[in-house]
Amino acid sequence: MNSAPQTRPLTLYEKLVAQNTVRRIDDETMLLYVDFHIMNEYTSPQAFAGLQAVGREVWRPEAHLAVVDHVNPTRPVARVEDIEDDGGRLQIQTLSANCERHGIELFDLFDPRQGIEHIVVPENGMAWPGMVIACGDSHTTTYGAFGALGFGIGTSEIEHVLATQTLAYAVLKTMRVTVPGALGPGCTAKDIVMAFIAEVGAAGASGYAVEFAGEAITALDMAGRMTICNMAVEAGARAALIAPDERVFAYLQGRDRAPTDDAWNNALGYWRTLRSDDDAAFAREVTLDATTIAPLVTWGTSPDQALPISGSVPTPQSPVDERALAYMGLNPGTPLTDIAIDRAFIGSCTNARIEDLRRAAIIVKGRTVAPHVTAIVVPGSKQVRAAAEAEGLDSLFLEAGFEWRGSGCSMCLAMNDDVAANGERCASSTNRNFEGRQGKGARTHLMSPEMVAAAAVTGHLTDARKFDRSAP
Ligand SMILES: CC(C)[C@H](C(=O)O)[C@@H](O)C(=O)O
Ligand code: SF4
Repeated sequence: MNSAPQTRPLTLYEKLVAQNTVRRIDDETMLLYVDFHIMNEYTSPQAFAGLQAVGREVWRPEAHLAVVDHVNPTRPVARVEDIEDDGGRLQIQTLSANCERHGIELFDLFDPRQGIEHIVVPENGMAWPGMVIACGDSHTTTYGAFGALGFGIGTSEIEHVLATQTLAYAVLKTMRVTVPGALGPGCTAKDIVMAFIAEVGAAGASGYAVEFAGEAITALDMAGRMTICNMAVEAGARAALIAPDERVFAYLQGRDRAPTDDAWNNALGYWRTLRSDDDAAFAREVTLDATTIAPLVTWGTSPDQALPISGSVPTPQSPVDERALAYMGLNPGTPLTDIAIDRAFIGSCTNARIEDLRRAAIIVKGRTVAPHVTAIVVPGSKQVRAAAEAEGLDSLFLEAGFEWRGSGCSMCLAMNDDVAANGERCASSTNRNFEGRQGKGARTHLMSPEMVAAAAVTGHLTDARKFDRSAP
């Protein structure tokens, strides 16, 4: 028997790439096998049209899932035909026709499993450690919370995956972000990832696969880990990973599409090997002390323009800052807690899981939304919505004056009719605060769901840590 070849210690990312490489194209590019591919109604139509044009079939229909999430209304409609927006209605109808033609599973608008793709896939046990998961959506990094290599792809790549189940993949450099210590009370996974983005900048992790490690990361539940891997893309990371541990396995066990019986036991054996070797070298190392992380809010139009809530609107350091402040209608020196809001939005694939709603509900309980604020909760999926209703969270939010909506991306990117008006200011549990993201001229402040809840009930940006969480 030959002895195993001597290999250098590998990072988790390097292992995942190596295990899924079909063929090496050149030093930097691999032909990568895609275990699972997710599609939405917004980025898939052209890819299907491309296939159609050359008469190609989908090679492995069972390795794809399609979900309606980006453009659907969050107010009830009886039939797709009743959706008023012509573009959105057509995209939803086109997705369902394409899925039917190619035998691809679809969670359509009326399916009880419908919701934002990155919420639906984990909750149905479809993301497993070690998988390569691609989707025409940048927040596919979410699956790193399971030790899966998830990344966003473009339209021509979607077509390539549909036809061949593979992709030409440019290998990334590796970065490790270690977060030692414990988060303070009222600080969350959202604050860790926002602190990371503020530290390295909105392009600071471009070209990197980022592995999050350390005490504060392993202490997080799966929802928190998903928040971190999801939003890491806002630092430019094209992949985010957390080594899978017992918490991941416990989350998966018994879920609809998770392996069972012998397959489960075999999978566990493999999954336990998925971690960076002790001496593995990362191209860049970053350390963030969890004990120093406070609740953050953004003041500008890029996710890295963020400060602890105790801070003030900064003095601009560049024309970019000046433009951001002008767009946001803010003056340097204003305490962040003096900034009044018009809207509050709890939703998105970053922060609309049941755990997020529970945390926001603790702040909202027994309080009322400030009279000048329009506040909505958009649960990440129909299953999240049902779970929240079973716990009575819907009545709690409704009694406080929030609207309780159906699931989808909604005001995260305002492609449906949930749009903030020109000049309106929104406290938002989402991930992008770009100009116009929540509506033309709308001003977005990113923060955790409990910080949004605190802003909704006080009417201005507020430190949620100041709330007595036991009784209002
Ligand atoms: C529409 C889609 C391409 C986009 C993405 O890739 O992330 C969207 O989900 C977003 O959050 O901006
Ligand atoms: S919720 Fe927002 S970030 Fe997530 S997929 Fe939808 S639009 Fe993109």
